[in-house]
Amino acid sequence: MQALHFGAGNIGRGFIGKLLSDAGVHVTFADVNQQVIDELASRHQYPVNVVGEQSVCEIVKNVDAINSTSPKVSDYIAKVDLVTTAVGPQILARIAQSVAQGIIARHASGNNAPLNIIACENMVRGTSQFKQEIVKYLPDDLHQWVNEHIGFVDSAVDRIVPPATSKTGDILEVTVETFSEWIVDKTQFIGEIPQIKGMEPVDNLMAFVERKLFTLNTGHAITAYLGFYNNIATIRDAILNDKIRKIVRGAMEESGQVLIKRYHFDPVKHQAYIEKILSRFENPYLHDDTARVGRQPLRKLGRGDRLIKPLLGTFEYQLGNQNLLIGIAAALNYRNNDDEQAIDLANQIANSSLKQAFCNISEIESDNPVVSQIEQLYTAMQNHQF
Ligand SMILES: NC(=O)C1=CN([C@@H]2O[C@H](COP(=O)(O)OP(=O)(O)OC[C@H]3O[C@@H](n4cnc5c(N)ncnc54)[C@H](O)[C@@H]3O)[C@@H](O)[C@H]2O)C=CC1
Ligand SMILES: O=P(O)(O)OC[C@H]1O[C@](O)(CO)[C@@H](O)[C@@H]1O
Repeated sequence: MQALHFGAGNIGRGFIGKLLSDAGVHVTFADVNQQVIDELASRHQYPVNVVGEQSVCEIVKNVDAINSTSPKVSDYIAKVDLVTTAVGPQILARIAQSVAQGIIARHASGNNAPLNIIACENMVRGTSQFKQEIVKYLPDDLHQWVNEHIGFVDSAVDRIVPPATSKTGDILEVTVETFSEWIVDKTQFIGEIPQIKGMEPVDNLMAFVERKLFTLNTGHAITAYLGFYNNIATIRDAILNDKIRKIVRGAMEESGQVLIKRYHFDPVKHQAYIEKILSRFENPYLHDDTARVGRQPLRKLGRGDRLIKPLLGTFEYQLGNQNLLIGIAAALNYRNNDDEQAIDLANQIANSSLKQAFCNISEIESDNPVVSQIEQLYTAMQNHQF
């Protein structure tokens, strides 16, 4: 079995590429980082440090790499069985055209074998969104063939893989936590579902996607923003701060109450899931910057993302949300001149008002009572009175 994987970054090398390769799939990475491509293409292997109580270094072998802007991408898509991505949500639209060209080439070559495409990004039904972008570049008369031969499979990916500096200077080396969860929607595959250890096909994907995004990512983002606000550089140090930990746990519990109502999760098991996440944030073997986890605050303050979507759920079920509001205020306070979206956020607030900027970004109506609560929390933080 052969796969083309877009994005030879942390998740690409440390999670998806590794799982595929461990399962005997030949993986070719497509990336734009020429240095990484050249190293992968000449060595055909790279080390992954799996760190926890018992750390091991595993070598991922028999891989290859190409530049994702090269015409070779079409040749690969014409022949592989699987296309996966871990490039970041904002990049999917940029690679859609070359994936579409590959699909056109596959059809033209008479390859009617099933192809499944799985976007592995922190997004709700990211592959379905990717499909909308790809379809824009396909001629109408190919749509039916695509629906019959190409599976667009949504997924949820959970493994913390921060960028790590190698002691030996190896740019391919990646360090990952022991935990990993890759959930895919079994109803969307075309042909047989590939047997990949660590990839779990389910028929209720949304429950898993929301459980992950609105627990781990909600808690992670709030840890990052409160950590950054308190001049704490790493997620571990931030979550070891009692005040931050209480708010983060509280926010995950508030979001959890929504998930329990919506998906009928067992409350005891869900609490254990939250506690496990807190212990993952504390992992002493991972160095994870609050700035990495807080990156792109405008995306994270979007209506469907990890901060606002759980808040909307608390309105729906009339549940408490005080800790989520603190987390949102901390996100609005995120000031980092190395992050374009943080600069944009600060400019939006400066050029209008906190209230107007927040309502524009989150799409929450300005007369919603939480808006003034968020404004008060934001002001208290701005005045260092929080
Ligand atoms: N790092 C983590 O712990 C986790 C990340 N994710 C998600 O996985 C995705 C990737 O995240 P990371 O691996 O952390 O990011 P990363 O920045 O380490 O990797 C992204 C890779 O995509 C490449 N890329 C950029 N533009 C490209 C293009 N046009 N064509 C091909 N490759 C391109 C970059 O050069 C880079 O190698 C994101 O959606 C993230 O939200 C999900 C779970 C965990
Ligand atoms: O990758 P994003 O969406 O910017 O957010 C960072 C988040 O992704 C992860 O890297 C993996 O889920 C988390 O560590 C963190 O919550």
